[in-house]
Amino acid sequence: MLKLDNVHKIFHPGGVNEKVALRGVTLHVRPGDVVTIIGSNGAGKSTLLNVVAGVYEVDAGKVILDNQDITRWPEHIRAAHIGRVFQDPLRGTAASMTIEENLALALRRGRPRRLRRGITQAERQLFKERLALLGLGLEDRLTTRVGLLSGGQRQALTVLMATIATPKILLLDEHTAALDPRTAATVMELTERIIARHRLTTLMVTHNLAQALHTGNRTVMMHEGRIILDLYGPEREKTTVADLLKMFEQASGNAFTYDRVLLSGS
Ligand SMILES: Nc1ncnc2c1ncn2[C@@H]1O[C@H](COP(=O)(O)OP(=O)(O)OP(=O)(O)O)[C@@H](O)[C@H]1O
Repeated sequence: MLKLDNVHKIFHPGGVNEKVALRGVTLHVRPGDVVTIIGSNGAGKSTLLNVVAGVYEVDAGKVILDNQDITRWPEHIRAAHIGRVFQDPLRGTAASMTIEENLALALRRGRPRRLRRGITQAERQLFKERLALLGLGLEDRLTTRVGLLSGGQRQALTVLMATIATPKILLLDEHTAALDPRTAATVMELTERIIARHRLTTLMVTHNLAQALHTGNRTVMMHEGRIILDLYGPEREKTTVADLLKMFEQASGNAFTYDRVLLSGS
């Protein structure tokens, strides 16, 4: 489904601020894989998602999506195939537009006509059905401006928007980290439901090691631009948070440092 082959990304090459963010990352993701990505600060997790989304061009290596070499495709062309949710609930939605307008834009992402032809009854029906699945009552508020929603409601809507056109790959970049714990749990639960319902191939960056082990079917650990651990199957099932920390130390030679890391719930 998604193949990263020996991907390198260097910021400000040759300058005093040169930063090697990815040092030969190879990752083959199978259809339906839900991969959680963990790693200490500056490990390259967000850069990896940005390279998949086309925000940054790679300096070497290849990005293959669904057997197509998309390495040189610009971000706006990839957008039709990729859903993405960021940490900031304000980032994925347009506050001054209504819920249905936001959803319509998301549904038509990467298509030329955007909102010009108005929202059809069939689309409205689809939005209501999908919103009802969130269980937040938003299906009765299609014409509410998104700016009036709470952070959690807004992030739930963003997840729906990122998935409504059934992307080939879903990228979640710490998308519950800015929410209070209860809201984060709700958004995470409905994210998992949407992923399962549409069998979405997903890459999810998280700083929560317990969540990384309990979500999806595979966990990748990064350190200084490299993948240093790739866990799946029975080996992953028996891994605890304490094991992860130990594995990190063994593989990297460093203690795991992350300013917001959550160690509970192992
Ligand atoms: N646009 C950029 N320009 C210059 N350097 C960058 C840029 N984006 C990332 N970097 C650098 O690349 C390295 C990897 O950053 P990245 O954001 O991918 O790490 P991360 O694992 O997501 O970290 P964190 O968990 O702290 O968000 C870091 O050293 C970072 O400072």
